[in-house]
Amino acid sequence: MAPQGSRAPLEFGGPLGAAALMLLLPATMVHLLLVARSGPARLLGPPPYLPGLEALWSPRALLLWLTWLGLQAALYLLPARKVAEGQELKDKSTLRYPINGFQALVLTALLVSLGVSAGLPVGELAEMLLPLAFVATLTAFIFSLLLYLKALLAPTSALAPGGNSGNPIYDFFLGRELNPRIRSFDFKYFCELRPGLIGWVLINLALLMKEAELRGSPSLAMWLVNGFQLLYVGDALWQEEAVLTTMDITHDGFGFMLAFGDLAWVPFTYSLQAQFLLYHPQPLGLPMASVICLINAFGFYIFRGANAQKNTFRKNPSDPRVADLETIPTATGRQLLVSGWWGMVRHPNYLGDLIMALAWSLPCGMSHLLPYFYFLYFTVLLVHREGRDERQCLQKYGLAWREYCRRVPYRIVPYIY
Ligand SMILES: NC(=O)C1=CN([C@@H]2O[C@H](COP(=O)(O)OP(=O)(O)OC[C@H]3O[C@@H](n4cnc5c(N)ncnc54)[C@H](OP(=O)(O)O)[C@@H]3O)[C@@H](O)[C@H]2O)C=CC1
Ligand SMILES: CC(C)CCC[C@@H](C)[C@H]1CC=C2C3=C(CC[C@@]21C)[C@@]1(C)CC[C@H](O)C(C)(C)[C@@H]1CC3
Repeated sequence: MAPQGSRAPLEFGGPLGAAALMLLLPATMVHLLLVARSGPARLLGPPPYLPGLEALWSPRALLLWLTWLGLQAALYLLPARKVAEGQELKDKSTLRYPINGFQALVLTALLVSLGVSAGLPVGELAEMLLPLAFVATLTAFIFSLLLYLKALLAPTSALAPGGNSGNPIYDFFLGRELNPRIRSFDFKYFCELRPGLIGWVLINLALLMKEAELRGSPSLAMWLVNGFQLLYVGDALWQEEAVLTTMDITHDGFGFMLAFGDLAWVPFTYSLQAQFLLYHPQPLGLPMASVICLINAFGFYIFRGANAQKNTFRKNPSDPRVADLETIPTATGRQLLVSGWWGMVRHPNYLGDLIMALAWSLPCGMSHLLPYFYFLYFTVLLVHREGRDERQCLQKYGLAWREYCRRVPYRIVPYIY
């Protein structure tokens, strides 16, 4: 049984680390937004200027942001093609989740297309990124505060394994309640996949349209970045049910880390390559573009194959697609895959994700480090996440996990790490 509440070991450097991250993450996001549009685009230099409140605050941006959240919430509430059951909770109950994320993406695309044909200046979004990121951060702070207060009324069985240390800063950052809901509206599940992810591809599209406006047509590099990231987001929403087995949904509470990550960090920093390309056009020939497409396809193949194999196996170990794979039994009654993708390294899905991250930066050329920020940040995030998952699995599976580590010694990259 995993240690709970104040007995759970503190992560992210404890309260001090949590406080530092709450300041550093929004500051980094603003830095990236400013640097992407500056001439030298130096990731490691100082920001070109320090924005005043007038550059950050815009009632128009607030209205736009709230409309966006409202639209995505309305799409979430539409009838779903399927309702899925989440993992079993501490009190042995399960929650139900609507599977209509892809439908939300398609309906948003239809609405945006209608808007564009009616003359809606979507490209203008490109100039509003700073105030939009600011209001998204503000909403994440307010939202996390409300979630923290809501958790005070929640029963102990509804609390997350971490995030209940008793230190308010740490708990505010990590999140106290595992699945905060009002009726059937699940806030964490909604935020993880809808406003931020769909917002990310909409921002990319706005940057592409702005480029077309400025230079006559979008560049090949911009097409590639848009195409790759649309594939990633479309896939996440198509495979929406798979998110129910991720650490974020099954283990982490919903606090500032995920609220800010989902609502602000994902749309405004994950679109960094497209932002960079708008202000720093890069020549890209067809042969190089083809190589980059192959790298992305290779990464996607590993990412999708590994995630699909684990999800199929977790849903039904006798499914003919996974029934022949070798497994290790554990004391919990669950098994661990030890052949197929999960016999190659202990986190093949991270490997595929990292290869794709590299493919998203390559269209931006080699002249700047800035477009490689995502790849660098993502490597740190996944190495840290892998460590967290490893500790959780050791607690869950004990000796069986040790045996798995002996049989599959590499964590993410075969023969390297
Ligand atoms: N773009 C982004 O910013 C981010 C993307 N991601 C992506 O999200 C996806 C999900 O990541 P995440 O939730 O971290 O981790 P995983 O999907 O890898 O899930 C880890 C869990 O899988 C189960 N597991 C581990 N090894 C085995 C095995 N050998 N056989 C069967 N089950 C096993 C364990 O849970 P159990 O046994 O309880 O089922 C473990 O806790 C990944 O593809 C990752 O790349 C993640 C973070 C950020
Ligand atoms: C702000 C901090 C630096 C940390 C925030 C981390 C979050 C941005 C990420 C934590 C796990 C995520 C996942 C995805 C997006 C980023 C966050 C929220 C994911 C939805 C991306 C699409 C994938 O296909 C996925 C597997 C569904 C991802 C699940 C985890």
